[in-house]
Parts: sequence; C-alpha cells; structure tokens
Amino acid sequence: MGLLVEGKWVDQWYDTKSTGGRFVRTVTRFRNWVTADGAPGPSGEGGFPAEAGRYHLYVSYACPWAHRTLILRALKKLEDVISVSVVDPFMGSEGWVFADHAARRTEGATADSVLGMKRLYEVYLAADPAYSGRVTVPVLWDRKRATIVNNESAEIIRMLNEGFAAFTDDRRDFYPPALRDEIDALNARVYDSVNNGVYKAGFATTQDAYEEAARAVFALLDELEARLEGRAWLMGETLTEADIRLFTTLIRFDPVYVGHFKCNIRTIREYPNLSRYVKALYALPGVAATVNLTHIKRHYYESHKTINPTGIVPVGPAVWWT
Ligand SMILES: N[C@@H](CCC(=O)N[C@@H](CS)C(=O)NCC(=O)O)C(=O)O
Repeated sequence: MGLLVEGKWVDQWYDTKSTGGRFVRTVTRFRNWVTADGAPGPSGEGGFPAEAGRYHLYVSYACPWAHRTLILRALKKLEDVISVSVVDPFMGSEGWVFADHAARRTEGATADSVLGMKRLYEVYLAADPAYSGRVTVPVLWDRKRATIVNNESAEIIRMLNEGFAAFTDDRRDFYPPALRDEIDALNARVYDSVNNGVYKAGFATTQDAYEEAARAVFALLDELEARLEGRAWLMGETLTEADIRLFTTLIRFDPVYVGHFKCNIRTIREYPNLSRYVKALYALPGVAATVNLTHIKRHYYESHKTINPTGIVPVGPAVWWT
C-alpha cells in the first residue's frame, strides 16, 4: 500500500494522525470524459469520442468503486466495446499489481492486456511520469491517446450510461433527467454514510471516530430499509445508478464490513427489504458475473495488515443472495 510522489512510488499506509484518527478519502485527479462526439464533459477536456475497442478499464473485483463500472458495463452490454484488466486482490507494498506479477495468483485476476505493466502505478506513470497521488481503481484508459481519461467511478459510470449509445442496443437510462436531483441528493448521503462510511469506520484509529462512522452507517441503512418498503428500487420503479452505487457496498457488507470494518450492529441479511433488494440486483442479467467473493474477501482481510495482522480470511458467512 502506498502512493506516488512526483513519479516515485512511496510505500506508506493512510495517514490518520493529522485528522484526529479520521480516514479522509482524497479527491481523484484524472477527470476527462468520453462523450458520444468527443465534446468536453462536465469536467476536464474534450477529445475522447466514444469508439469501440478504444477504451480500457482497469479494475479490481474487490473494490466497490471499480465494481460500479463493471456493473454498468454489463448492464449496458458494453463487454465487447470496452475491454478490462483485473488486478490481483492482494494490495501489498507495491499497491495493486497484475496477475503475472502477483505473489500468489488468484483466479480471475489478469495481466495488463494493454500496456503489459506489472503494477498499476506504472499505468499512472504512463499517463503522467510526474504523477503525485493515490493509485486507485477504477481507471479508464484511452489506447489512442495513451493516457488515463478518468479515475473517478462516479463519473465513469455516467460515461458508460450515456456516451456509448451508438455501440449498444440497451436503451435504459440509469441517470434519467427527471430523477437527477433526487439521485444526486441520495447519492451524496449514501456516499458519505454508507459507501465511504464503512471505510471511515474500518480505518478509524480512535474510538470516537469509529463509533461516529459506524453509527452513521446504520442510521442510513435503517432509513433505506424503510424507503424500500413497497418499492423495487431506491427511486421507485426505475432502476438507477443510485441502486448500483448502493449495491456494491451492500454485497460486501456481510462478508467483509461486518467483521473486518466492525460495522456489526446488524447484518444486511437481517434487513428484510435490503436483503430482498440485494437479491434482486444480484439476479439482474450480467450482475452475478461481476461479483467475485474470493477477490473481495482476500483483498480486505489479507491486505489491511494494520486491521487484520494475521491475514486470516474468515470462512463465512454462508452466501444468502443467490
Ligand atoms: N473516488 C474513487 C475511489 C477509488 C478507490 O479508493 N479505490 C480503492 C480500492 S477500493 C483503491 O484503489 N485504493 C488504493 C489506494 O488508496 O492506495 C472512485 O470512486 O473511483
């Protein structure tokens, strides 16, 4: 685990000393958009028109943020349009590495099929040799311009939803204009208290920081449980990106966040509506193939040595969502 400082890899764990034991996620750096015609998107520069075979996703099956992009790619049937490389789930002193460089290969991980790199940070350096910052997944890579388009999952899923209409016959809109305000408002709360909330609980290094985060996780889960009473999806009848963004945390919750991140007031299985909702999302065509429980469990329990020094991966829980 580490980061790049002016193009040099430095192996260090998250600093929570300067923030009173609180984990603060840093803002992502590459913010350009792929659009249908190459016009600039909401941030960054233009010049990235949608094309088949041009763009590549670097993901981890373990990562809830990267998982969002795999689900959108599957739902929008873009598997033949956008290629994927999957890093090994173990994140050690070199950060994310590819399968051919992994100490112990995990089924499902791949080599870097575009650049042939061994470590993900080398992909970042290929885009910017002087890059400073965290080396995170997902990354959307442009073969033609040989650079990173974007490394923010919230934005990548919107590009996959909108930008590639010419390359798919799936006409669903997961960010429909009429629901955008409501989706944005809920996304912000789910991000803060649940998606990132579990990390704030798990990476906290003071009791107060942990308790504040863990209680906030369950306060919002309780509210979402009530919201889903009598509704299929968060926005009602329409499946939206808000559901995908919540799902990637919920599917990791019982296997990882309850134990490893100490979010253990309740399990998702104990919430009737949330567990029904997880099953329904998991059953959507294409979604199950994006869920790799071995990568998920191995990543968290083996990589976070400050939290789980033995690296033992628990055998449970029994899978209830299939
Ligand atoms: N804001 C980013 C966050 C991505 C992120 O934090 N990914 C994690 C994996 S779950 C990562 O790669 N962490 C490596 C690190 O922080 O060094 C997004 O949503 O795309």
